[in-house]
Amino acid sequence: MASRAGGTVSTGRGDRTGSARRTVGELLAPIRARLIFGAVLAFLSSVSGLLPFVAVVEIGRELLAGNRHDVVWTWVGAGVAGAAAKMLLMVVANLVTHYADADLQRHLRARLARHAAVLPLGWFTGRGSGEFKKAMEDDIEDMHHMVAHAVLDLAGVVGLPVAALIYLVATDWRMTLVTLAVLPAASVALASAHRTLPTRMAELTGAQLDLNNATIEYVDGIQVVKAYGNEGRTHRRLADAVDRFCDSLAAWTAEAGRAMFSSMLLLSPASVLLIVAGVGTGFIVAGWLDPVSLLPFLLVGVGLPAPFMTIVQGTQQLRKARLAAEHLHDVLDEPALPLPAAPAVPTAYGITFDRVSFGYTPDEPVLRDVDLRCPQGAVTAVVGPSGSGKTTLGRLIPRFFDVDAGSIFIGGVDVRSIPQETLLGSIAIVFQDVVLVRDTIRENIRLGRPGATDAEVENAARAARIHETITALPRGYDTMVSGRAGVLSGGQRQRITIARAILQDAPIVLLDEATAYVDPENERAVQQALGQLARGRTLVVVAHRLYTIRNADQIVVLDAGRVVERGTHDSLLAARGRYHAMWEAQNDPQHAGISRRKDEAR
Ligand SMILES: Nc1ncnc2c1ncn2[C@@H]1O[C@H](COP(=O)(O)OP(=O)(O)OP(=O)(O)O)[C@@H](O)[C@H]1O
Repeated sequence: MASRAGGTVSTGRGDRTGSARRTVGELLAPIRARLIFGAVLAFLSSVSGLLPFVAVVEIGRELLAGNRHDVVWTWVGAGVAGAAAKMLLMVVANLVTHYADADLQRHLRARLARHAAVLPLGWFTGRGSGEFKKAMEDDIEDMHHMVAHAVLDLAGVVGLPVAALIYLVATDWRMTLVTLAVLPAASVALASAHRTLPTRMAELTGAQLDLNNATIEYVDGIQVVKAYGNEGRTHRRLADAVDRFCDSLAAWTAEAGRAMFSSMLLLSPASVLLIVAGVGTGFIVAGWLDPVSLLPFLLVGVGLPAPFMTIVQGTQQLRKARLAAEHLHDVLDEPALPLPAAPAVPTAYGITFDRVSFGYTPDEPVLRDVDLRCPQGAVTAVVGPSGSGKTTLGRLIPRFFDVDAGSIFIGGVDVRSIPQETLLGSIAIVFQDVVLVRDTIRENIRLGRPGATDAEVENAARAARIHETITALPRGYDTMVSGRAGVLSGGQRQRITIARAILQDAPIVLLDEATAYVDPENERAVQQALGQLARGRTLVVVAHRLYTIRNADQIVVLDAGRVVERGTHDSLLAARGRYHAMWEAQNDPQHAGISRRKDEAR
């Protein structure tokens, strides 16, 4: 099922059964010609590799027959030329496929990156990050193994046996059959594995995807996970994903190993030598074969069945590449955010929700029939119990996801009609979850407005109450920061993102209020910084602590995805409804230890 525009985070596995597009071939299209050229070179290299063996046999034949020495030297020359051609052709084949592979990787990564740029941002908030990491790294790695190695291996092992077979049949067809006698037995061993290995491989791929997602989730929540040790849910999920991956890997390895061991034993030159030497001696004693004619079977024949294993291993690589290609197609087929048919740019910045309904999955609505007006320049706070849909409501304004029903307007223009760059440029988003990019503090702030001068960056930092903290660092604004960890505290990091938003100077600010930074000093600084940011802008705050939004122009109470109350702090308290109950709950004696102390600190 390919997900509807931005609404779900599906893996798209439902429609895997394969339109022609979803093949390895489609992905390989840009390098197909070079791949075929490389395979032909590998084939020729492998055929050339037979020449030295044939030369040894023929030299032996000539010498035993006491023929002219110049014929012997011709065979010596042919043998040396064959060995040199084998090496040269294989080197060129490797160069061709490795250059093609580098181009393919660049092409696929660029294609994925281009696609990521048009995907709904919300896709990355679910399984998307793990899916994307698997496509960008693991799948491309699997394609690399196929393009750079498996294709050459396969073309190589096909070339030598075919040429050797022709040579051996021409020498003695009965001994050729004897030489190949191990193949049916090895095929039986491999066929049984062939039936179960694809299932094991699919299990392994699924387990790897789960592990990717769990690892990203774990790294994202490392601070919480560390605080709660093994009790953390994220840690358990990672541990379960690791266990499942190890179990799948062990099952796959055991199954593949059993089949490989028995067939490799049967196909090994030692087993074939035993059979060829034994039966061949019998043939000579019976007078069916002259002794010199046994030489090709001892020299060339014993190595003939072994490449069969390379073919099996190569086809496994191809199977892996096919699964990787399917997954790459899943990601590339994720629907892009629809572009506006008739783009329009708003000139005013009030926000209106008109009968908006939305669910991450079709059968579980998260927001139902939401009507809401956030007047321009005013502060609208959205409150409600956990899971009531507050964050989701905020995400719909910058089109992390598109609504299922109804519309959202900015200045009277449907957000779906506003070009994505204009829309995102009009909204400064300050998330609870502060992620800084790996760069200096200065560049992290400058992201708000590329091209801003250093003075403008510092003014924004002053307004966000973080300038003094930055200048107190040994490297000041040039301090490197990254991800979610580093020299800055959570509240300080959030003030960096507020400085970024101030610099962006967007008319709308979307704020998912932080709950994590509870030390009074940081909290007061964050609130002051937010006060600066809100000035003169349309502010939508997703709030968890009611005392922070008492002065909002409008408070909207959500419950189970519906707006159940709206008004000012005083009018909602007077109404003695849901907001009143929440306020009382947050200010009851058990809560007072935290809330009142904060109010006093203010
Ligand atoms: N990316 C997602 N994919 C699927 N379901 C999601 C996603 N994000 C949130 N949900 C679900 O949507 C519902 C509303 O979540 P949302 O985060 O909007 O609530 P909230 O009121 O902000 O909660 P909280 O106060 O706990 O942050 C929840 O049931 C949540 O599990």
